[in-house]
Amino acid sequence: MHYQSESHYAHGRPARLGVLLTNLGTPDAPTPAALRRYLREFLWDPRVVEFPRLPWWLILNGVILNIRPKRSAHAYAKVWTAEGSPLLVHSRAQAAGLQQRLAAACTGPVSIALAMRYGTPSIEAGLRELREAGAERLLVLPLYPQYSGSTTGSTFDAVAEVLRRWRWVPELRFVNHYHDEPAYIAAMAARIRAHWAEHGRGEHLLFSFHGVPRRYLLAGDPYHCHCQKTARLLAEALELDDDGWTIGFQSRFGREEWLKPYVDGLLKGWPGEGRRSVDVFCPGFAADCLETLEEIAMQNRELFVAAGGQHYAYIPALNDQLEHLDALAALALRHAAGWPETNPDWDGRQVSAAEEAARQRALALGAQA
Ligand SMILES: C=CC1=C(C)c2cc3[nH]c(cc4nc(cc5[nH]c(cc1n2)c(C)c5CCC(=O)O)C(CCC(=O)O)=C4C)c(C)c3C=C
Ligand SMILES: [Fe+2]
Ligand SMILES: [Fe+2]
Repeated sequence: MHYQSESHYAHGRPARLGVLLTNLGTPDAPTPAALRRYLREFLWDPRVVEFPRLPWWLILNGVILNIRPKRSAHAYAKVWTAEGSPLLVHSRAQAAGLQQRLAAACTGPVSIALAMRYGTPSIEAGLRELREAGAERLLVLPLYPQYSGSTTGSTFDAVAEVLRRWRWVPELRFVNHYHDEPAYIAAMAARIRAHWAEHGRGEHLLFSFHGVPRRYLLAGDPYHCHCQKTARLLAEALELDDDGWTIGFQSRFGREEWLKPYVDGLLKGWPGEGRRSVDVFCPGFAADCLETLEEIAMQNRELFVAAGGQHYAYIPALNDQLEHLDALAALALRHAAGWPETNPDWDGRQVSAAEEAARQRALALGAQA
């Protein structure tokens, strides 16, 4: 490996930008053994389960890893595809779409790697891939629109844990959140309108976000606030009345109190109150995954229908929709703008005709943001 050789860092050549696109991660197979490996890594993360280590180790290894893998494997099997876990399949498509857009818009060389916080492809493998491509500048883009210590913060830990062992640490920029990014809000609004145009419209729209323990909110985690703002902006973009939409939190884990209102509780209660027609969208999930496809599109539908609900539609996540990829590309480009050689327009120096054409494409992407 010639990472530090001159060939990668000739004078006058623009530094290569490496973009590490990350998401949560997923098991390698819908089997109890794969689930056990995945859940052990996930649930041992002190950012995810903030609980004293010794008692938690006993509960995790003594109880949870003996019960949950089998149950979760069964749930994953319901949504698994020929290409693998939905989360991984969508994430790969997102990485490919982003690579294409950034290559077109950046004047300097750019590489993208996909990495998962838990499981594979690992954060370490992704960082290595970028290093071997010669990336001197690293932009980490976790696909969590709303910041939480349990997700975004934990991704930072994993990146830092790898970089602390590197001799030459790259220049680093870490996207903290994009919960109120206009292009992301617009992409979601377009997704929802397109669904309505094709499948008809329910009478009420539920925005379902993954929950976290309420304790994390009280300790200062901005996640709850970010979710509220995303939902409000999305409701505004869709021109919904205040009583036309509701925010809720799904995917509870463990016995303590989580962010409320709980989505399953809302859906069980609504038919009895006369609300029998709902559409559900999950603005916090950049890609469809177990939590949207199995929990929302299957389990919660059953709850709602069993309680007397009549119309229940799950509106798919943004996945690799063009507007989504354009929004992410524009976001990445704006962050990369702090590195002048990546986008020469920002330092005002003379650019060639080819660079100018690329700059115009970058600005067009940015203008959509
Ligand atoms: C979108 C943001 C997410 C937050 C915030 C989050 C917090 C969080 N999650 C758990 C426990 C589990 N989550 C699981 C699956 C899962 N979680 C997210 C996203 C967020 N989690 C996604 C995208 C997925 C799906 C992954 C996939 O493979 O499709 C699971 C595993 C599934 C299961 O066994 O039920 C657990 C467990 C906690 C405890 C937590 C905050 C403290
Ligand atoms: Fe989760
Ligand atoms: Fe779940």
